Amino acid sequence: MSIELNGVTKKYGKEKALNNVTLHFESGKIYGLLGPNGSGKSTTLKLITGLVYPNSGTVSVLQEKVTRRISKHVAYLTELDMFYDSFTGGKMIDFYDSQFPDFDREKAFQLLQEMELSADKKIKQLSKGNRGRLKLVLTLARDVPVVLLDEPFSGLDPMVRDSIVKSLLAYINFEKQTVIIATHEIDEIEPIMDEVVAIYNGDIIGHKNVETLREEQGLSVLDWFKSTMANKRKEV
Ligand SMILES: Nc1ncnc2c1ncn2[C@@H]1O[C@H](COP(=O)(O)OP(=O)(O)OP(=O)(O)O)[C@@H](O)[C@H]1O
Repeated sequence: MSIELNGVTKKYGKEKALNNVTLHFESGKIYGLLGPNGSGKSTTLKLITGLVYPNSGTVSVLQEKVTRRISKHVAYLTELDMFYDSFTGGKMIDFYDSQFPDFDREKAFQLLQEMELSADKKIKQLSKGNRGRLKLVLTLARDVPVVLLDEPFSGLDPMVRDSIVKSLLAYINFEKQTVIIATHEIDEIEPIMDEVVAIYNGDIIGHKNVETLREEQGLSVLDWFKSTMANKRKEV
């Protein structure tokens, strides 16, 4: 297993964001972490990157408990902007190159070109879609075993979403990397997910292999997710 959460509870003050969650992620797979707003998706990713720590339970990456040391091997695309406005795309690449020993500069410029981004344009002049693309360039250019993408499609138009999905498939190393995509927009990642995890109110309410779901139950991820959510809401 490349990532393991065992009995993890995370609270912010009195509020529980994750409730005794056990989840294992294998290497070489793309996982969709799906759930409505506030369900605990970002918290799960932050625990894996060591940005927050559990109140109880353990989180490990590559068999090592998550600390600053192991989190160096995790590339994390946050929902927030990760740029300096006065930098150009090229300068951001230089900056990442100086910060991360695993950063592949050549790959970054290749991705930049593929996403039709200019290396010379200042970040503040970029459209929201192009900022989103640049975030992905910087994240995917890292040669790391774990890649976490938090809402990589938010605010982007369908064409950009499509190009992002294509570059994900082209640039992920399926031999070595584990990818987790947290999103509430299922359509986009439906074709590329190997496994899907549904989360609601801090609880894991379902975890399925996507192929099995399609072959044995004849369900799309979207159908499965909707019925899993509906059943859960009935219980509450
Ligand atoms: N820093 C924080 N302080 C207090 N409460 C927080 C904090 N971060 C998250 N929460 C709460 O924890 C719960 C889970 O939030 P989280 O951001 O993990 O959900 P999410 O599924 O990523 O949601 P979204 O899709 O809106 O980003 C929510 O109830 C949220 O309000």
